[in-house]
Parts: sequence; C-alpha cells; structure tokens
Amino acid sequence: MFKISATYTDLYQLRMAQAYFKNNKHEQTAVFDYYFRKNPFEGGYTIFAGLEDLLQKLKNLQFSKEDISFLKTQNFPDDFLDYLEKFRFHGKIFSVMEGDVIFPNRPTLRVEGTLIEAQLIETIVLNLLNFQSLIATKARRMRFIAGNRSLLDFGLRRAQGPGGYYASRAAFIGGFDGTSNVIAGEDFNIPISGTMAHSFVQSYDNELESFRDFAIQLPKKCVLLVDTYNTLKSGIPNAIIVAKEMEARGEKLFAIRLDSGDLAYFAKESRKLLDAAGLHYVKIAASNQLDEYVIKSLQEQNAPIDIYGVGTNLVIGKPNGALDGVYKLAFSNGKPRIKISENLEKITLPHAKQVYRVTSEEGIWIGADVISLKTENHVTTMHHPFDPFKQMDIDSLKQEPLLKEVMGEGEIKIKLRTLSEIAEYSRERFAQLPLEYKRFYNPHQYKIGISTALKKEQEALIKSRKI
Ligand SMILES: Nc1ncnc2c1ncn2[C@@H]1O[C@H](COP(=O)(O)OP(=O)(O)OP(=O)(O)O)[C@@H](O)[C@H]1O
Ligand SMILES: O=P(O)(O)OC[C@H]1O[C@H](OP(=O)(O)OP(=O)(O)O)[C@H](O)[C@@H]1O
Ligand SMILES: O=C(O)c1cccnc1
Repeated sequence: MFKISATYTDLYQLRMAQAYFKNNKHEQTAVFDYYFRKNPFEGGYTIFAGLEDLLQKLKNLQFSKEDISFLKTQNFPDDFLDYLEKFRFHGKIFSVMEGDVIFPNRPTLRVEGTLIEAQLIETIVLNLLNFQSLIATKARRMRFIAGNRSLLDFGLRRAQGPGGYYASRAAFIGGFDGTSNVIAGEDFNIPISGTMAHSFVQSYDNELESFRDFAIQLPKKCVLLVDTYNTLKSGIPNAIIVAKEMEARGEKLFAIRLDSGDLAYFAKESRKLLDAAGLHYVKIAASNQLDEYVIKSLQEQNAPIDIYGVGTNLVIGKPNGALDGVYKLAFSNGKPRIKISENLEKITLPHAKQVYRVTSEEGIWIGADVISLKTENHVTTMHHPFDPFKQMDIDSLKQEPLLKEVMGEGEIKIKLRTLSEIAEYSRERFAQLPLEYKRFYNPHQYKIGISTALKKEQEALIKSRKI
C-alpha cells in the first residue's frame, strides 16, 4: 500500500544517529533486544506477528531524495545527510518465527549491527511488531473459542486509520478465515468476502425486491441482511422466498446475516424457519460488536451461528489498544550493557542472548522458556529472574532454540512464507500450548528462567553500577 521510507521513525533516533556519527561512534557494534512486558487482554500468551512484513521493509529501507531534502530543513549537518543518503540496513536479525506463541520478558527478536543502524530501525520494529502481535493475539482468542465456525474480519471502517490494513494481515495469522478488506486481500492474498449493508435494503421501497436484485447478481455467495425491518416477520420470510427462487434457477442462497438484537434468540428462530422451509444448507452469519466474550457466550447458548463477522473489537485490540513491546540495548562497543531500575522486573539482561523453549523428550512444552548467552547451546540450570532461591534443573530436558537468523548483510535469510503458511504454522504452535495458558480468567503463567552464566553476568554488571 503506502511506501514506508526510513523517515518512518521518531526524530530522536535521527538526533542520536547524528551524535553517533559526529562523535565517530557509528561504526561501533550494538545488540538490541525486542521484547514485551505483559501479555495483552490479561491472557496467558501472545501471538507473534509482523516479522516477515518487517523484514521486507527493512530490506528496502532507505532515505529518499525527498526525505533528505526534508531533513535538510531540520538543521541536520550536510555530512550526516550524505551518510543517511547512502544508509541501508546491513545488520543481522535473529528472531522467533512469525506466528509462534511468545511470552513476556524474553527476547522475541535480537538485532546485531552497527550502533547507528540498529538504533535507526527501532521505531519501525516496534511499530510493526507491537501492533500486529496485539491483533493476532486478539484474533487467536476468538479462534480458540469459535472452534470451527468461520471468523471474518469486518474492521477496516472502525480501525485506527490505515492500521486496519495490518490488522487484517494479523487477524489472518491469528486464525481468521477471511476479511472484508479488499486491499489486504489483494496485497496479502487473504480470502475476501462481503455481504450487504442496511443501506442497500433501505434504498428499495420493498425488502423482497432488494433481496431479489442482489441474489441475481450473486448466484454463489449471496448473503442477505435480514434485520433492517423485522427479522422474523419480514427478513427471514423474504430470504426464504428468494432462496426458493434461487433453487428454481439451480442456485443456492449462501447465508443470511443478523446484525442486531439478541443474536442467540434470532439465530435459533431463524434456523427453525429456514429448516422448516427445507433450507438446511443456508448458513447464519452474525455481527454487531462481537468479541471473544460475546462469541463464548453465544457458543454456550448453542446459538446456531456459522459465521461470525468481527469489526471494532478485533482491529483496535480492545480493551488494550497496544502491546507494550520495547527495544533495549544489551551490548555495545565490546561491552555488555544494562539498564538498572528500582523495579526488579525492569532491569535488563545484558549480552547477545538465545531463548530456548524447554520441552519433554517427545517435544511437549513443559511451560518454561530459558534465556541464555547466545554462545551457550544447552542450559543445565534455570534460575528465576528475580528470586535467588528459585531454580530448576533442566539438563535432561530438550531445549528448542527460538531465535533464528532471519536477516544478515541486507538480505532476508529465511524462505518467506505465504500468509496461509504463517497462519498454519501459528495454528500448529498454538496447539502445543497446554489449555491452562489459554483460558480467559487467571491463565497460568508461562515460566521464564535465565542460565547460570547469564545470571552471573547480570549480577556482576549490577554490582559494578552500584553507587
Ligand atoms: N444472545 C446474546 N448473548 C450475549 N451477547 C449478545 C447476545 N446477543 C447480542 N449480544 C451482544 O450484545 C451486545 C448488544 O448490543 P446492542 O445493545 O448495541 O444491540 P442492538 O441494540 O440490538 O443493536 P443495534 O443498536 O445495532 O440495533 C452486542 O455486543 C451483541 O453482540
Ligand atoms: O460491530 P463491529 O464488530 O464493529 O462490526 C462491523 C459492523 O459494521 C457494520 O455496521 P455499520 O453500521 O457500519 O454498517 P451497516 O449499514 O452495514 O450495518 C456491520 O453491520 C457490523 O455491525
Ligand atoms: O460484508 C459485510 O457484511 C460487512 C463488511 C464490513 C463491515 N460490516 C459488514
């Protein structure tokens, strides 16, 4: 859609870059970690989304001539602007695979490069990963509860502006079946689908005529919106007439849509009327401010709804609105770096690190990830990150490395997947997460530990910084 250039950033990144450049620090090396602090929606997991989109943008990231002209007006020195004009991202990125299930306070992605290049991509990394992971997680919560019913994204009109474009991509990764968003369908190859609005029915003097004219145009995927006047007395009876006319033409009405009132009641009554007319195959779609809790309630009421259309609550990630992902310096100029905080949870972990998902011999997730130095390829003891008395022997357990090299020397190092492949991978990974992490209320916390070597490094650095 719109092209993202290297000025898709915060000004302070450019001011820091200018200072690094002018002080000859820009060729120093640096390692940054991307991670978030809290699962959204009071949930027990997060779905990682946005990575492959990010990699494609980073591969092409540069300052255009117009960007440089604009920056000239903001008092950047000429030699720095000459540097920016030639800027390309050549660093390395190690990351969890897109679609995987991730948890707080462990690196999801690691950037290694020169200080300046690693700093300059911070904003775009956070902007793309935080939002898409938030929406993919929201979508996954609905998919978890909706079983095999269809889930359609109807959110573009209610999204935060063009954010709706990325929301549709993320929703598909999180398990939605399709979207009403045509440009997302075009760009990401997501199946698109559409019903009709109330305005279409209102524009006719008579509901039946409106249904007839619509059905003629859509012999295959016709969905009639039945709640404009009176669902059970007018909408459904008119839909039945049109469905019978379609049958006479050798066609089948695909579905009716309910968009107001008690959706369980109307779905049940509509099903009875449709079945009594022999229209067992006509599906029932429902929409109107749905979210995972309403869908759960409708499922519990055995509402015969085949298709859920979800807009607002999906694409704005209600009630959270943002994933709190951060990007923190862990190593630079040959030295490990730390950020100290009164709040123990906010003390950062130094060094370039690896994250292992601990599993049984058969590959069953045991509910813990362990963070190690990147040079360690097996962890024997996992320590609680803040409680010195808690530790666990994991020597005999399998450990799956989560951070893989996905970019280096300006090139993408993995085979990019289709969005369907990413969604399928996400489905498989989520299936490995035990149920106690999936429930909506008081989910289990997926444990985190650090290796002995990393713990020692962190403690030594904290000591050296004590005043
Ligand atoms: N049977 C049900 N069980 C649980 N929640 C439901 C049920 N039926 C509808 N809902 C949800 O309750 C909320 C009702 O919203 P609202 O009061 O705006 O509906 P409405 O007045 O019928 O619709 P509108 O204002 O669009 O005409 C919606 O979020 C809807 O999805
Ligand atoms: O409720 P949401 O989850 O946000 O889902 C999208 C809503 O958008 C549409 O309504 P709208 O009133 O915009 O148009 P309409 O005339 O087609 O009903 C649709 O009918 C849904 O009610
Ligand atoms: O196709 C639909 O029914 C639709 C699309 C967008 C928003 N609301 C409904």
